[in-house]
Order: sequence, then C-alpha cells, then structure tokens
Amino acid sequence: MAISLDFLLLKHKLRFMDFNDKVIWITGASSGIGKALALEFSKQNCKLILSARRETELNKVKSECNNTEAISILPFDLADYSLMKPIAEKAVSFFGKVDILVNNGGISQRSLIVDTDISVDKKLMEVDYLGTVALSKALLPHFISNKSGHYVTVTSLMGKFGSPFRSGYCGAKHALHGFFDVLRMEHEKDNIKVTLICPGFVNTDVSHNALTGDGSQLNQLDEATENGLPVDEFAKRMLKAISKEKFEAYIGRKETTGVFLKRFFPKLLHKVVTKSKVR
Ligand SMILES: NC(=O)c1ccc[n+]([C@@H]2O[C@H](COP(=O)([O-])OP(=O)(O)OC[C@H]3O[C@@H](n4cnc5c(N)ncnc54)[C@H](O)[C@@H]3O)[C@@H](O)[C@H]2O)c1
Repeated sequence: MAISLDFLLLKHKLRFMDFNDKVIWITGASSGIGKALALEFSKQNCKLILSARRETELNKVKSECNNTEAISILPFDLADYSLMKPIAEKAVSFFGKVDILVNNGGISQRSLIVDTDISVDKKLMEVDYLGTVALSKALLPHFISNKSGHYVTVTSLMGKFGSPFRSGYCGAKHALHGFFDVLRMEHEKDNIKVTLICPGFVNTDVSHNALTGDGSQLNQLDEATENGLPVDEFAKRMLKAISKEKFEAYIGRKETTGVFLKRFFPKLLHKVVTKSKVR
C-alpha cells in the first residue's frame, strides 16, 4: 500500500515538475482560456506574465490568482506586430527569463465568405497569425541563447479542418500549424519545443467576440460554444499536454473525431460538417 501511494505521489510530482520555477508568458490572459490557464498555472510553483490589450482586466485576473507576487502584467495589442521586439525584451526583464510562451490570444469569426469584407480576413491574419508569429520570432533569440524554450500555441480544430462561417479564421489557424511545424524542425537543435493545442468547443466568450462580415462583433454566445467543455476542465487538460511536451493535442468532445475523419475519410467529414446544424 505504502509503495503504491509513493508511486502515485511520484507520478503526480512528475506530471507537474516541469512548471517548477518556470516563467510562463500567456497571451489572451484577460478572459476565457487564457484566464483559466493563469488560474491553473498559479497553483503551480511558477512565475507568470499575463498579456492582453486591457490592463484593468489583466489586473482583475491577477487578483483572482494564487501567488500574486509572482505575476507580472504586460498589456499589448497582437495587431501591432511591428512592436514585438521591445515587448519581448520587457517580458524577459520581469523575471530574467521566459521558459514557456503560451500564444493563446486570438479572435474568431462568424460570417459566410460571400458576406465577408476582405478587411476582416486581413484582421484575422494580423491578430491570429502575424501577431503570434511576430511575438514568437521576437522571443526566439532568447530561447536560442538559453538553449531552451517551449512555444505553446493555441490554434483550433479549425486549424486542422474547415467549417462554414469561419473561412478567415480557419485560414489563420491552419497557417499557424505550417509555421510552428517548421519552427519545431529548425530549432530542435536548440532544445526548443513546440506544442500546438487544438480546442474543440470550449465555453468562453469566443463567439461573442467573433467578427462578422463587416468587422463588427457578433455579440452573442452560440449554442455549441455554450455547451462546450467547461473552461477550467479544458485548462487542466491543456496543462497536462504541455507538461508532456506533445506535438499536438486535440481537446474537446466528439468534435475532435473530425481530425481523424479529415485524415482518412475527407469526403465523409465534408458531408458531416456541411450538413451539421452546429455553428
Ligand atoms: N472557446 C473555444 O471554443 C475555442 C475553440 C478553438 C480555439 N479557440 C482559441 O482559443 C484562444 C482563446 O480564446 P477564448 O475561447 O478564450 O476566447 P476569448 O474571446 O475569451 O479570449 C480571447 C483572448 O484574446 C485576446 N485578444 C483578442 N484580440 C487581441 C489582440 N488584438 N491583442 C491582444 N489580445 C487579443 C482577448 O483580449 C482575450 O484575452 C483563441 O486563440 C481562440 O481562437 C477557442
């Protein structure tokens, strides 16, 4: 009995050992998945840097976390992707290093291609793709000189297969997979890791904040998102995937089978998604 208890404790310790004394920088930390990650990470013995655009919202999240003295706030807009170098330098200056960058900030979309102004496609690429890529590139010299670093990028199942009403979003999220697969290959020699997290439906304000065809916000919670995984459960599963240094993790309910269908039965997936009432 004593041996099995020791074994369980060791297993538990091993699972979370990775985050001990680590500095973890989370973008999109003001709400939803980013906020849930901040709360979950703050239970570990690590230091956090929380980013999003709104300083007051970030301070609210910080005040709900454990161990607030080990948390710094760094507000910025992912769309200002030419400013990422000084932002990365500032992040490193807080605790002297960054070990894990969680690229979570992003916006979604709810509009048919035919109704979507090209400025909306541009905005989705700027925030979801270029902002994330520019930030990751700005931090790369630090990871290389440390001979260590972990990029954790939240894409979506929509980064693995398409779904109506999300053309620009799918484009940006697919592009992230291309970029980070190459980064993983080019910098394995520098001990740099890449984990791509692909959420299914998670109960957050993501659809509320999604862009419509003219660039305005949808301002409503869609049913599938509302019935999605509870965000705290999602965050726990995401931490597990990060600690295991997975290449990719699909976190959701039955919608994750879409990845398998796309790979082996693409025409069946096409039929299922096209006929689906879930939006
Ligand atoms: N919730 C889901 O069902 C779901 C599914 C798949 C993927 N995702 C992805 O998860 C990530 C988090 O989304 P969420 O569900 O928590 O939604 P959310 O809208 O609650 O959170 C998005 C976060 O990104 C930040 N953000 C948006 N635009 C920004 C900008 N220009 N600059 C800086 N920060 C910006 C927001 O302030 C917020 O903190 C996103 O990348 C989203 O695409 C979510």
